[in-house]
Amino acid sequence: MPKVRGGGRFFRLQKDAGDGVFNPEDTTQVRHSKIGVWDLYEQVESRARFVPSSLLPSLESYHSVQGSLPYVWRMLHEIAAIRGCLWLLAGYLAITLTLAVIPAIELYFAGLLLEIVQKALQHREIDRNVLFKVALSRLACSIVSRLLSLGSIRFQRPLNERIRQYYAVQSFKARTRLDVPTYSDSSILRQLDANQTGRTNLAWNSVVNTLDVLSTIVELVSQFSVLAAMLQGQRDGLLLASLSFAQVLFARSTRSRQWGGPTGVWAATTRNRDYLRTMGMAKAVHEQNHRQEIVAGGLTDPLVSSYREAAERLGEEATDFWNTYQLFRVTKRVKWSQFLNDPLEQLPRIVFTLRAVQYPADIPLSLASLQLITQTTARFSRTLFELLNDTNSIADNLANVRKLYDTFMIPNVVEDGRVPFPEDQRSLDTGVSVEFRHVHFRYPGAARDVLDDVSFKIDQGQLCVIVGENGSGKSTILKLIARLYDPTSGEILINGQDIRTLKLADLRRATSVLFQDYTHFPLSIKDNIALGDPAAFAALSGDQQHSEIDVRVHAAARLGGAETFIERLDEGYDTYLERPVEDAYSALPQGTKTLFGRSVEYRGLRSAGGMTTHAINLSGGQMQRIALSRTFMRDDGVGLLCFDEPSASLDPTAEHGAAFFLPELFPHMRSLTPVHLDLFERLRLLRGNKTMIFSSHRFGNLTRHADLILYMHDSRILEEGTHNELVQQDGGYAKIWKLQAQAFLP
Ligand SMILES: Nc1ncnc2c1ncn2[C@@H]1O[C@H](COP(=O)(O)OP(=O)(O)OP(=O)(O)O)[C@@H](O)[C@H]1O
Repeated sequence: MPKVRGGGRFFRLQKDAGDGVFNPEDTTQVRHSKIGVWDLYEQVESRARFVPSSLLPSLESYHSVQGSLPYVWRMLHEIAAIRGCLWLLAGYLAITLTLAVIPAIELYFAGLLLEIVQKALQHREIDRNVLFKVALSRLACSIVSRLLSLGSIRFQRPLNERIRQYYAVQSFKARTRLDVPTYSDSSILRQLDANQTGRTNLAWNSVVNTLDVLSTIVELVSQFSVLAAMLQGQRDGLLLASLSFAQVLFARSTRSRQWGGPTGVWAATTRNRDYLRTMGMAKAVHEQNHRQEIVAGGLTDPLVSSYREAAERLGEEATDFWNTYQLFRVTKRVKWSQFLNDPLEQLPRIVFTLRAVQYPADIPLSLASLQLITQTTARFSRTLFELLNDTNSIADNLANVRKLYDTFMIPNVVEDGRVPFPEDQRSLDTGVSVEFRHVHFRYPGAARDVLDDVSFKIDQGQLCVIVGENGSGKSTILKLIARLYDPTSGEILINGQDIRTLKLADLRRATSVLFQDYTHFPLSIKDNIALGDPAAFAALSGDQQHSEIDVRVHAAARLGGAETFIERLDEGYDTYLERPVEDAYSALPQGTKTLFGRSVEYRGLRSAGGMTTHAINLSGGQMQRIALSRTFMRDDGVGLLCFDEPSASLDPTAEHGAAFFLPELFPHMRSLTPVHLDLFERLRLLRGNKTMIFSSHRFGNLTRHADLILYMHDSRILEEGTHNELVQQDGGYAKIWKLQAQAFLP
């Protein structure tokens, strides 16, 4: 039977272990409970020795609100700086606060009205003039309140929109600026995702929440003033007000907490094999990329039967953590104290009756006043407790602002340098030099080094080819040169300067890298190619035609060998490789063939709207040619070009096929007439005098032209030199070269 911590009792809070190090094995620091298929680990708190557990959430809430306030302040500042938002915010605030005072005014008039009634009953006469004024004022209150509520909506809508837009851009930026190691950290991803899901307008919600708190406080203060005025001069008034207050307090304390995840520092995991397996199967079925294997492998039936069996074994316990926690934390105990609520509510009346009996000649308080005092006190205390009760959600909401701002400030693992690179932009035309000195590297979280004491030097303008078996570390070298990661130890020098000191933006501008594990963006083919030159991409906009950039994109596609197949696509360069937005369709029940006598047919709608139902499927080689075209987008301002297996998935015709050289793309080659060139020749032409580094499995065309070949094996560079030198050495390189050459012999 699953266990869960019971609420309401006192539990002992341990002292810190002393050394301040959190040790998950130490049971004095961690409390473990099993909830369904989940294991919950809670860090034992050390704030106080004995704190009632029912008070802990509130304490934490206050603590959290306090910590979030600077962020909320910063948010309000930023919102006020958004165009037009300051006035909208001021108007919204004024309306909200005015609305908060109205209940107290209404209460005041209700008191006056009761007084009139009381006098009328006692003296059988009525001041019609006063009665009329009071009734009219009461009506005016209702009308003003209604009008203000309508006015409030007029302010809300544009405020909400502008704030949403502002923070959408901020959140996009926060994610985009992260580097590779930071973005591979699962805890960072969790942090980013937590801010995304279900919180479309977190900042706006927080503004509303903050103003709600403010207006509740104003409401309380104004109501309290009316109440205090009412109690003045009323004998026993204070006693009865206190009794009413005590009743609401009692009712609140006996109510069970509605929502609650565990509080404090906690983490939950599951090791239940069946649960993991069902979740894995559900994910595999859900994601499109597994469909081919599922269908071709005949996996449908086995998947369904395995899923069903596992789900039956798991029973109702198998839900996500939040559901499970909710399910098990519902306390089954009956709170007997709840039965006392109703009699307590009557207590003020009972006391009033007793006092009336005690002093029959001099009833301290009229019945009307009793009613007004108890009602007002109840209303006041409810507003007060709502505010207190809401602290959890307020704390959550404000903490979200903090989390949002935290994501804007996640530090990157790869720190930016300060030195501009290169000092003289023209020097890039002759390439850059790259030197590794005793570089060791291990991927974050990996168990072993993938580069082990790697040293080499590529001079300016050289063509270097790194060869070696799969997994020997070739791509890793290119990733370090692009500074996606920093070496674990050792140094990388670019033009003799430590790579860590160079401004990252400059370094990236001066380098062009085609990764083996390149990806395509869910954007148009034109955008995908234009991304090779970030400035060109930024100049493109959704609708406009940019003839100059278009010409460059087409030229790059031609050099990358992609032009022919792109032009054959229906939408050519505007084709989306993956459509990022799903089309929407009317949600008619499955199988609906007719609707009000008309046949239900989507084909006409789809062709009218130019919608397709199938994804564009390009071959791996075609995809790579688009990626290659991307690298042809840029020539000026680049001093180093890196290609990770550029021909790995290109068919021979692509690699050796014909393509026209375009003088408009490469001004430094304008003197040449258009010729037929194969891929490597195109790349070499693109290079001019720039430094070029290839990683490749293939020996031959490329290695023979290389100024430097680095032969890698098992994370180390074993041999280096030119093709002829390495063949003469007759080592590992020569052996593989001979093997590959044999394959082509008749
Ligand atoms: N992001 C990563 N995290 C952890 N390990 C990685 C990561 N990327 C690569 N590795 C590991 O680093 C080692 C070297 O990989 P690398 O990609 O540099 O090899 P390679 O020589 O380029 O191989 P290939 O010829 O197959 O492209 C491999 O063992 C690989 O599993």
